[in-house]
Amino acid sequence: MGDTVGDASGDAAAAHVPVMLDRIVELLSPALERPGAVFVDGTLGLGGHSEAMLTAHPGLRLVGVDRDTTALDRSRRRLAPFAGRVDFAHAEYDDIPRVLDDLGITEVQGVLLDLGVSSPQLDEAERGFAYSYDAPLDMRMDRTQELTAADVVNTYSAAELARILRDYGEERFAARIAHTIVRERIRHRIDSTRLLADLVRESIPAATRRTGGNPAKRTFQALRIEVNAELAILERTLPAAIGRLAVGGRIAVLSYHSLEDRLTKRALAALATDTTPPDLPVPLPDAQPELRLLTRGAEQPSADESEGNPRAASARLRAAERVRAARGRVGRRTHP
Ligand SMILES: C[S@@+](CC[C@H](N)C(=O)[O-])C[C@H]1O[C@@H](n2cnc3c(N)ncnc32)[C@H](O)[C@@H]1O
Repeated sequence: MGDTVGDASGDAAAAHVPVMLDRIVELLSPALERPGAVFVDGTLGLGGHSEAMLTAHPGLRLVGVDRDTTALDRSRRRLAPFAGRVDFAHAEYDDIPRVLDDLGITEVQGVLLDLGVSSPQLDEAERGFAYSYDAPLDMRMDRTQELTAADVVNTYSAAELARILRDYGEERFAARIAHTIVRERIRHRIDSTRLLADLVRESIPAATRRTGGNPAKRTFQALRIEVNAELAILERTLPAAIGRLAVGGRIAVLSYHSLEDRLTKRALAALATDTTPPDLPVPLPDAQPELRLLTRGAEQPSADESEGNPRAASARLRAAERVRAARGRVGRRTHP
């Protein structure tokens, strides 16, 4: 699990340090150096990875997507020197196909998904992601969305809360925490990060409290995933984004907890496998792998990087290249 989720210990003014930057540039560059290449950054954030790609590839066009309008405003300023080559979109990353359609782009040479929260989202107290600040319990990456963490905590049933804490936080004491929340909210609405963190602490056996970092870490991660529907959206996004990769195009995905990494691993593996039924004597052309995996297992940041940027420590990187047209499109033209 991401061991820095909800930890607001960083400098509030600090920029987001792009994770595994050199390796991602190296992995995507063979596809992005082609003339007329288009790169989709589905998690633009502060534009750190995108800035490096635009700098490395002077002909590259970027489509930068983020659900957070504050992040988009910041990356717009940062990427101003590349203005003629960049389009910005306020959208969820599962909307990448629609964003590309709107721009008249059929296929792209690169996609990056750097999942999770950005440093400003964590460090700015009022965003309500961090257990170490006292702030409104918000956690929306997209502040135009209605559902907040306070809504989840104050309206979901004990069973739903326990399921979320277990499934998304891998929290051992999910039922106890859910019970404490439901008991407490009868008396008053739970609407601050501090109050929630205190309730979690109170629900956990004293012996456990003394080990393993802040006991609220898993609860905060779970709520963040629920509020932002992170796993459901990611599951839809991977095939949709990969579907727009040109042959030779590459995708890289950076995950920060095991749930995201598992989804990514499965989605890439499913398309990197020959699905010819084992009882057939010859491989079916339409069942041949669409993708070639570029990473052996999940790659991790170096010890130096993790030491210099603790938020990188839990990162897992997977990448793949499209080696043939999408199944079902084999033998057909991919352009109209
Ligand atoms: C870890 S940050 C990306 C940082 C970026 N790579 C950089 O170098 O500055 C993740 C970003 O993805 C955005 N994000 C998370 N889930 C999203 C989704 N479903 N759709 C679009 N953007 C999303 C967040 O708002 C955040 O700005």
